[in-house]
This record gives sequence, structure tokens and C-alpha cells, in this order.
Amino acid sequence: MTHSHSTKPGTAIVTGASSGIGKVYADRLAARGYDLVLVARREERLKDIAADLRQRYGVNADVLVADLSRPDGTAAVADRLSRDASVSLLVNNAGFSALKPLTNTPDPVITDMIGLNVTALTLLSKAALAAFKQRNAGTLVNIGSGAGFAPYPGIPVYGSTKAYVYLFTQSLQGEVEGTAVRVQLVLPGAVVSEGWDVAGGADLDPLPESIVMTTEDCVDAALAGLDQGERVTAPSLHDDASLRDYEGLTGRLLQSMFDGRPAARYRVGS
Ligand SMILES: NC(=O)C1=CN([C@@H]2O[C@H](COP(=O)(O)OP(=O)(O)OC[C@H]3O[C@@H](n4cnc5c(N)ncnc54)[C@H](OP(=O)(O)O)[C@@H]3O)[C@@H](O)[C@H]2O)C=CC1
Ligand SMILES: CC(=O)[C@H](N)C(=O)O
Repeated sequence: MTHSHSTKPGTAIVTGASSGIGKVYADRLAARGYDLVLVARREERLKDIAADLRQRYGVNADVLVADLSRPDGTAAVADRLSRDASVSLLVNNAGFSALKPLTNTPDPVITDMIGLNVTALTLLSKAALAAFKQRNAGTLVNIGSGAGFAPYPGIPVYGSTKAYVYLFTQSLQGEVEGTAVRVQLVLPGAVVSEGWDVAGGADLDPLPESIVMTTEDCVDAALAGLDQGERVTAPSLHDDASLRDYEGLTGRLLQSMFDGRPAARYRVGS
């Protein structure tokens, strides 16, 4: 099947495109007529996916093999973002979790997780926004997680990296205000993917089927949210008023944190 768009939407870079949510993003974006740059570490998988997308949708699909927990891997993708003016969309999706208490998590796993989920996402957001702001066009999509809202047992580092993605991405939305550049934060809940095997000790099987989403539904909902102009899209959140309440409450809390007088309950100076 070839796409039916008369004007091409440009090139989308999808990190973590070799499996799970990223692989479905690549498929859906190719269906919308985007050319693709598929980023991950497993080259053979990326090549197979790229060949399939070319064949089914008639788009260009490049493979960029990069370990984004390493500075050179991130630099290679940032370089593509700065050099290739056709890039109109970045999906910062690559990420991994480790289901372990902090003291049982090996140091390299911690540094790789922060390197990928936080540092790479930050540097690639920077490279994307620099390019997009210059052209006053382009969309950045950052994948956070429902697990970033509150401490969740067994994922102290992962949950905190996603809390970072939440605050960071919303801060960027302030930086693009008044421009045509868009920044979307996507907050999946529990989604069927290899990510749960990678997390080690995590198992979707005991979870009630009713709380677990398919990758296809997750990405289709995320893209529907993007089409609707949402800044924050939570595919599995039915009561979106609670998200607005949360944003309102945390905004008010932020303001209340700044007062030169110690709170009365501490009885300082009394
Ligand atoms: N599944 C879920 O329940 C949820 C997932 N998320 C988030 O969604 C995103 C995608 O996860 P999901 O699809 O579930 O997991 P998968 O494990 O299926 O996909 C992760 C992708 O990231 C890539 N990746 C991992 N490490 C690196 C690295 N160092 N450098 C480059 N690429 C890397 C993997 O490719 P390769 O191994 O080939 O490098 C793979 O393509 C993540 O950010 C995750 O935190 C958020 C909420 C819920
Ligand atoms: C708990 C997990 O590790 C999962 N990937 C999520 O983000 O919810």
C-alpha cells in the first residue's frame, strides 16, 4: 500500500524503533507518508523493519544504529537532526526500565537508564528544537510514563526518569509558545511489549488484562491526541479532568513554595 498524501510530511526520526511502541510509531508514521529514520541498537531488526516499511508504504526508511546511553550514539542522532532539514518529527521513545530496589540495581544499569531515559532524551530534544525553531516548524514527541506521577514499588530509578520527562517536556512547551513548533508529552500506562522482559522481574501476565493496552492502541491514541492538538496525551486515562486538576494543583504548589517566612508549624523565630 502506498500513502495517499499529496504533500510529503517530511522525515520522522523514531528512537527505539526496533520493537514495541517505537516499532508501531514507525509503522503508523510511514502510513501517514513520513520518510523514516529508525534508531536503535539491533541493526538486523531495524533493517527488516525498514525494508517492510519501504515495501508496504513506498516511503524512504533509513537505519541509524546507535546506543543512546552512550554520548557518541546520541551525538550521531543529534547530528542527523541538525543536518537534515527534511526532519519534521522526532519521537523520543527509546527507554528501558529495571524492576529492582535501588540497592539491588547494578551501577551500570542505573547510569545506562539515566543516560538513555534522561540524558539522550534531553540532548535530542535540544537538537530537535534548535532545528525546528529555526524553521518555525516541526514536532517533538517525548514518551514519558504513567509511572512518573508517583513512587511505584520496585522502579525507583525508572519512575524518577519518567518524572523528569514529565517536567522537562512541559517546560519545553513553554519554550515553543508563540511558534509553530509543537511538543507533545505521551504518558502510556501498562503496554504489552518486550520492555517488561528487559525490566527483568517484571511480568505482565499477573496483571488483569483490563489494565494492559496493546502497542497499537497506545500509538493510535497518542497520534489521535497529537491530531487533536493535545499537549499531554495519556492513552489509558479516561478521566482527563484528573490530569488538569493535577496540573492545576502542582502549579499552585509551585507558587506556594516561594515564601520568605518559615511556615508557622516550624515555630522558627517564635
Ligand atoms: N511498555 C510499557 O508498559 C510502557 C512503556 N513506556 C515507555 O515507552 C517507551 C518504549 O518502550 P517499550 O516499547 O515498552 O519497550 P521495548 O523494550 O519494546 O522498546 C524499547 C526500544 O528502545 C530501544 N533501546 C533500548 N535501549 C537503547 C539504547 N541504549 N540505545 C538505543 N535504543 C535503545 C530498543 O531497541 P534496541 O534494544 O534494539 O536498542 C527498543 O527499540 C520507553 O520509553 C518506555 O519507558 C512507558 C509507559 C509504559
Ligand atoms: C513499570 C514499567 O516499567 C513500564 N515500562 C511503565 O512505564 O509503566
